[in-house]
Amino acid sequence: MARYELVKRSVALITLTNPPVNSLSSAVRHGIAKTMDRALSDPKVTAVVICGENGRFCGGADIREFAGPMRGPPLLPLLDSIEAGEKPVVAAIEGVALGGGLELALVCHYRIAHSKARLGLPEVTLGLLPAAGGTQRLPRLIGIPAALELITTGRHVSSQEALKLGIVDQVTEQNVCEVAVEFALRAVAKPLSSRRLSALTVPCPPDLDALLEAVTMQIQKKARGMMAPLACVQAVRAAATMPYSQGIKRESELMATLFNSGQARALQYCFFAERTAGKWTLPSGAQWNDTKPREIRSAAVIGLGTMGRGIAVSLARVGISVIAVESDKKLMETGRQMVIGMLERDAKRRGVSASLNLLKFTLSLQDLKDVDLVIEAVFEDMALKKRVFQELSKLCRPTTLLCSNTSGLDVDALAGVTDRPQLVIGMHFFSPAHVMKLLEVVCGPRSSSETIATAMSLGKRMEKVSVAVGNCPGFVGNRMLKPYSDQATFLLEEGATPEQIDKVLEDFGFAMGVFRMSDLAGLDVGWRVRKESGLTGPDVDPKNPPRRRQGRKYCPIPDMVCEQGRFGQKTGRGWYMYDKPGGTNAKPDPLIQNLLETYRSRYGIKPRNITDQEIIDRCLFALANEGFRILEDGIAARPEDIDVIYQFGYGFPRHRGGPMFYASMVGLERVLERLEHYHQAHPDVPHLEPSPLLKKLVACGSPPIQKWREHIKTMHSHL
Ligand SMILES: CCCCCCCCCCCCC/C=C/C(=O)SCCNC(=O)CCNC(=O)[C@H](O)C(C)(C)COP(=O)(O)OP(=O)(O)OC[C@H]1O[C@@H](n2cnc3c(N)ncnc32)[C@H](O)[C@@H]1OP(=O)(O)O
Repeated sequence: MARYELVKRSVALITLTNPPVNSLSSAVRHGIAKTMDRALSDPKVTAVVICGENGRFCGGADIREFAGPMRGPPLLPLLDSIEAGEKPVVAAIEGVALGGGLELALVCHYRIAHSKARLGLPEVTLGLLPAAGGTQRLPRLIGIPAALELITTGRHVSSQEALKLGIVDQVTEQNVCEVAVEFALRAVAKPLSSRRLSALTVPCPPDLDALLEAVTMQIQKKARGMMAPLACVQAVRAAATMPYSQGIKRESELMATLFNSGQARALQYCFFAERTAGKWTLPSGAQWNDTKPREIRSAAVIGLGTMGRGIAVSLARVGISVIAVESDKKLMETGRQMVIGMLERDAKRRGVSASLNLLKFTLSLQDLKDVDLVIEAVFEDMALKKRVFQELSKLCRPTTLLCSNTSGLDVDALAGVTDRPQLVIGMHFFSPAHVMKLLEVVCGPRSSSETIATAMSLGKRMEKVSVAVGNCPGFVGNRMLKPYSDQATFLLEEGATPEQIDKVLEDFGFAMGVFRMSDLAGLDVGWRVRKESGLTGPDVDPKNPPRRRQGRKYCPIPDMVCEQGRFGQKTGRGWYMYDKPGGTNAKPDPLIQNLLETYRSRYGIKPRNITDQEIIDRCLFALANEGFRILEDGIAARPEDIDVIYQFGYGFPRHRGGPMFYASMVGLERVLERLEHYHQAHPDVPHLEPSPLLKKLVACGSPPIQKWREHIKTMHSHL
């Protein structure tokens, strides 16, 4: 796992060979130990160069090994011994030097990076800290403020920035190994003591306490509830205030606390879940790695509302030419200005030029006849969407892919009105579409594998995390949202307030509680859907009991809020009040309090004290319960896909893994027991009835989440 060669007769070239990222697995650590011994003991060798195979220096520790007992030579003493050696060691950094990979480079006496390399200590994103000396060596090399920023955020830096910061000694555009070998030969006679970072004193800023305090406060605000960034601050404090040997001890102690924490397990699960999510498989056997996507050079977006604008920006900024269509001149002009403004701001932020020449705006669908792909983003109305798809089917060339940005309507019904159902697919973006990372690729029963591959690959090109899901009302994300938000409104009836529920969910780690999120999204959207599905509005039989619909419990409070014209942030009033329409500063509104009190007294509901735990259990277990049903129904292929959707689309805290991982961490028995308890108390709420899959998993001894699939595989898949 580490190759040894003698080059230029006196330089030992050690190449890490563990594709794809040369992670520091036990075998690689073993290989490094063996080859370093050989280099240091061979009198012919005067210097050593360490590099990585296939253009990648090293992606860090092997994250998969963290799940089991640690075997092989421990990293920390291995790295210390490289630094202590009497022959100069040069790191030749190509591709990436991340985590343990950068820590390996930091114990080398010199570092040469290729101009395209990226360096960083991303352990914090895995719930850990750089515990192979990184928290102690980096501050000694680049100072406390810069090291603190890199270690607490996990940000990757370019080799140019690394050179400016002093992390690397030289950046080259040439073959980095050859440059490093020449460099090593020149370093042979030079003293090494000043190159051993552990022996340096830390350049300590005079206002250390104030700096650490400010960073801590920033973390508490941005990374609410996360342990690892705070532990990183403590480790860097140790570097500033203790000798190296004690600092290292502190680093190890902090790592030990993090290493076995639920947060680290959740974040490492997320790392792999995100990568697994792109790997779709159909019951036919077609899958991600054997289906070639079509190349998309041109696309059209129909509708320049909030979603359409974001989609147009997402396409144009990755070099796809876009024709944007509106039905009315005024709307088209507004859309044009917004899209151009968004693209310009985005380009400025990225330091590139805005690709405005790729945009064309039109009022005529006729202009779309030659595009490779169309994304429809008109109003969420099935009849309207069907008309658009019928028209597209007539106008576009027969090979054009037709995609809908519907957030929950039947993609197969849209396919059915076209002449090419195999080329129809859902591409469900999240608002704002140029910012949000999630894309649900909704596969209809007739979508071809090439169509799926193309939509997934287009998502990747637009830098989205794309997840293939099956076709059912609401797909995965919005289908699960219903039981979650229903529980929240039932809790309002029983005595809770919107601000109490939101606070509990935000303390849990959600970016926004359910009511603040609804205010942001617009309450009228759900109201219209409820009216269309006969749950509220003039069509409901007046003899219908007010708190029951379609044979189950129904809470009319959200309708009552909408009837008052309170549609959320955009109207300045919703579950909260805002300074003005479009305002974002949510304040509790006494009118909502009144509405709740009047409602409860009208229906004789005696408000009770509701604990934080009940709020968490009812909202989150109802959410996960629907997730189990989605798995049973074959709408999502695996629990990881659901968790990725919830993290990237709904602000589920990453350090909790996602609703399905959270359920597995709480314990499936407990989830089942609580759902049974709440379902008994509310038998008219079917979402609280434990799903058969949950019961089956508990009956099988609650296997780990990675094994759930084995218990679902016989069921029918919609993918
Ligand atoms: C009482 C208890 C005491 C406990 C004490 C414990 C002591 C332990 C001490 C150990 C100290 C170690 C300190 C060091 C820690 C670390 O180094 S943690 C790892 C830090 N590194 C990272 O976070 C980098 C992660 N990887 C990436 O960001 C990207 O993969 C990449 C390198 C930038 C490449 O990106 P890309 O080209 O897009 O490819 P991907 O699809 O992401 O990855 C390709 C496949 O490689 C797998 N992979 C990537 N990195 C790793 C890794 N570090 N370990 C294992 N596997 C990795 C990835 O999953 C992909 O796999 P497949 O999907 O199967 O193809």
